[in-house]
Amino acid sequence: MNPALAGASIVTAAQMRAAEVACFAAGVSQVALMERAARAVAQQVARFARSRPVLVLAGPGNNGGDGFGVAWVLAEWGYDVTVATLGQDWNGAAAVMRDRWTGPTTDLDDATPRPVLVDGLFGIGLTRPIAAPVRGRLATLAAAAELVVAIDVPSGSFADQDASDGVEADITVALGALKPCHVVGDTARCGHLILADLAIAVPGDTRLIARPVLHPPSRADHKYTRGLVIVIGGTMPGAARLAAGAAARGGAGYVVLASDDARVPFDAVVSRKPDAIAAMLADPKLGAVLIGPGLGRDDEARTRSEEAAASDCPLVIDGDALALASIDQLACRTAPTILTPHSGEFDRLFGTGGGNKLERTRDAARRSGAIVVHKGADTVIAAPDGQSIVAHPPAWLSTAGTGDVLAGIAAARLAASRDPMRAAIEAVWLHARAASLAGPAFVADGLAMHLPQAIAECL
Ligand SMILES: NC(=O)C1=CN([C@@H]2O[C@H](COP(=O)(O)OP(=O)(O)OC[C@H]3O[C@@H](n4cnc5c(N)ncnc54)[C@H](O)[C@@H]3O)[C@@H](O)[C@H]2O)[C@@H](O)CC1
Ligand SMILES: Nc1ncnc2c1ncn2[C@@H]1O[C@H](COP(=O)(O)OP(=O)(O)O)[C@@H](O)[C@H]1O
Ligand SMILES: [K+]
Repeated sequence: MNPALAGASIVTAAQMRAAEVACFAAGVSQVALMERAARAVAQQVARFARSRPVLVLAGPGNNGGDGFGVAWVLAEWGYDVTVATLGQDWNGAAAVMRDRWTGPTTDLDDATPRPVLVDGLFGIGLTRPIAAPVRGRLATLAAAAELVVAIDVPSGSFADQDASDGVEADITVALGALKPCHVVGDTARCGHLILADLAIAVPGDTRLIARPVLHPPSRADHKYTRGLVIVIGGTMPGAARLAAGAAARGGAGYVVLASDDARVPFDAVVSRKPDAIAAMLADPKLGAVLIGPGLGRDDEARTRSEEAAASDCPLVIDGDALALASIDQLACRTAPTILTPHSGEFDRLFGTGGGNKLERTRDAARRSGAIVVHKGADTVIAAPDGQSIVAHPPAWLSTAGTGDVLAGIAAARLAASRDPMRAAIEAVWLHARAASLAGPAFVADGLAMHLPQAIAECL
């Protein structure tokens, strides 16, 4: 994802339309706004087109109006431009843009490929899948072009859904704000994503992740104020060890690994027998507990998991402990809770119900009362109050054990701040940054070594 988009707002089509209406009410005309959009897209096309001939596809709605506007601006700048349409009439601002365009115009069926294709067929107003013949023409023209620039969304993508369809663009210029289809699902079809700021005020409760701000320890700090983390292990001790090491390198003041296996990742992590978990959970100095990595699902695992869930300790629940948890039990907790499911664990706990990944994760957070980190290439972090954050970690993380590392970092950050949303965001950012710093083909064991550098970048 384009790093310039850090912190950018993500809105639904309805929210975008409401924001546009408010903008009109404040005195901006629809034509002025469309011209703003068209100029912003034309600028991006000009950046990459290098004077090559351009074919603009202009659909029946305002996305098509933007298309005519882009054609008009590019022609003014000396570009060789042709427009292809579906042959409709246009209304409102789109009709104004259509009338401004006096250059060559053809039917989509008759259009011949050109090196640069600007896709203004459909935007956030797509209501049904594009008919097969139009879709076929779009795909042919896109495949024959050297550069495909989509206006707002790649035509065929439904703005409010996980991206799964639509033309494959090299560049997508999102207008005013990002939409769900830019950030969740198969987002690669957007190509390089650019946000055109149209000076429209949009809601800010859903955003792309941005680098967090962390604070160095103060003179008054000691190991317990920095955060005591207990990692409860089980049948696969290596996973808990990975998590404990990550908690230590993720900034915890003190890490205890409660496992039958006495091996620790390094000497600073303290090993304890897990027979006294109840006493450990009652320790008032405790900052956060992590349960799940390598826990197993036997009776002993169930007992440990229930003890942790029943405690009033800040808790990170990962892996096997998610399989042993229930939504009702989670909803009863009053202490901060972070859940870190991958998509399989998520579906098992919360079901595969409808909506995009943002909506499903927000719904899960609401039902469980927990912060939910729904992992994957499009990681969504959601809070019960509806706030949500999207991150796109490096795909090199798709290797065993990296989830244990993330859970360990989350526990360390939770112990430090006791604020589970903040902790989850910090953990996801630090994890992704450590992966970038680790370079290609790392193994999970080496990932946490890069956390101090990632933390240094947040100070
Ligand atoms: N509202 C505004 O003033 C602004 C809107 N902007 C542009 O406007 C777009 C949204 O415009 P619209 O709401 O007009 O929607 P679109 O232009 O995305 O498309 C809606 C039109 O396509 C038709 N349609 C929907 N699905 C179809 C299908 N499968 N096959 C054939 N026809 C189909 C609809 O009946 C409607 O006529 C945004 O994506 C953006 O590009 C920008 O110009 C900024 C300003
Ligand atoms: N293709 C991918 N792109 C980016 N991140 C990924 C991808 N696949 C997995 N990840 C990340 O790697 C981690 C894997 O966690 P998980 O599936 O729990 O694995 P494990 O249990 O083996 O540690 C998660 O943080 C997830 O977001
Ligand atoms: K489009």
